[in-house]
Amino acid sequence: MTKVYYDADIAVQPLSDKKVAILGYGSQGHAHALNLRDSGFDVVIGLRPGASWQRAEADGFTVLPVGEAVEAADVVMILLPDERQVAVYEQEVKPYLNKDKALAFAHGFNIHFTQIQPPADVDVFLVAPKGPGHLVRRVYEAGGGVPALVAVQQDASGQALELALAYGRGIGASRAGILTTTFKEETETDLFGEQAVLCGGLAALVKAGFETLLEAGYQPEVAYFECLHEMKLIVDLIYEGGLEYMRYSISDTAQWGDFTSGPRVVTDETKAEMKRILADIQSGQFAKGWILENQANRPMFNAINRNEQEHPIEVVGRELRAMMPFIKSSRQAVSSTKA
Ligand SMILES: NC(=O)C1=CN([C@@H]2O[C@H](COP(=O)(O)OP(=O)(O)OC[C@H]3O[C@@H](n4cnc5c(N)ncnc54)[C@H](OP(=O)(O)O)[C@@H]3O)[C@@H](O)[C@H]2O)C=CC1
Ligand SMILES: CC[C@](O)(C(C)=O)C(=O)O
Ligand SMILES: [Mg+2]
Ligand SMILES: [Mg+2]
Repeated sequence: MTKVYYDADIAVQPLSDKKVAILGYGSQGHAHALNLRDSGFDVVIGLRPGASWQRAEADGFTVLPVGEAVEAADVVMILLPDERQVAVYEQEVKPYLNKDKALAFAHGFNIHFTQIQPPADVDVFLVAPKGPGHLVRRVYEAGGGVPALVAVQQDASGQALELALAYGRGIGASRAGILTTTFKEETETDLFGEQAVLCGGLAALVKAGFETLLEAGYQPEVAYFECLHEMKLIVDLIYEGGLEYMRYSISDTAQWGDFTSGPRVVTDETKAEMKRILADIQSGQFAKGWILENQANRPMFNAINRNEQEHPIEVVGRELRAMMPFIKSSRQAVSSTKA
């Protein structure tokens, strides 16, 4: 089995006398900043004026324009949206980098696809939590951690891995476990996971099930509870004890349907498509499309997003969730870039 690093395996010292600039205060940014501070590290936030700036100040941080934060820090963690990182890096990060600084990422996209090419004398590493930022914070506050991958692209100091591990410990990741990887592996697997399984695959599955029930004349509220609401309750069991524990908890009737109908939904054809999606990621085809889409001001992204928000599952979902105030949403903490 590959080495998994836990708290006891990691020294905090490589980071303890350093200042960390967190660029961005969105999903990952607020979680890294708050967790690092609560773990005893020195954090400054780099931003442009706006909603995140106000939020970070309200949380008690010193907030500076990006260039000033980079200048003041030893470790610069870039937690801006992937598609905005290149412009900010060129204008506000690169001019202030020197050999005593380290540059860090939570996802390898811009390094792996060579959009950002840092000078050779800075450390470059990633600490990529395997979970959404709001959970990185919530789980840390509850005493746990979201696991993470770390990788080193450039080890100018000879200490880059130790620094990355100390950072991972600071955000709580080594409470759950940290694995080492490469920028290539993190980037390709993260993109594949979110597209084929966690986000793209899941959303398409939920909508297809909901639409099938609606088109057969069933009530939208019943279809919503069955295909979306209950998803979390089932996934919680899988998270806690794997497929085995989920199957232990559900009825034998459901388990028989799981065994016999699941492979009719996700077929050999689906797996062949997954392989094509992975090939597009590996070849850079997906990255090129996403970069060009942003250069064109996101015409397809915005059109699809508008249509998705009007889907009947979203309309009925909003009404039903309004009747369940115990479902806490951390949406107010989401970046204005996603509002
Ligand atoms: N979302 C997640 O859970 C995960 C994300 N990642 C990676 O983490 C990184 C950050 O993603 P995420 O947390 O989703 O990002 P968000 O969109 O949630 O947050 C982006 C932040 O960047 C700020 N920002 C945007 N543009 C600029 C700019 N030009 N100058 C200064 N600040 C700016 C925003 O502030 P403002 O309010 O001013 O817009 C906001 O605070 C990405 O590399 C992503 O791949 C990795 C693992 C999981
Ligand atoms: C699953 C989506 C993700 O990769 C994540 C939360 O880990 C992302 O880029 O947001
Ligand atoms: Mg991810
Ligand atoms: Mg991702």
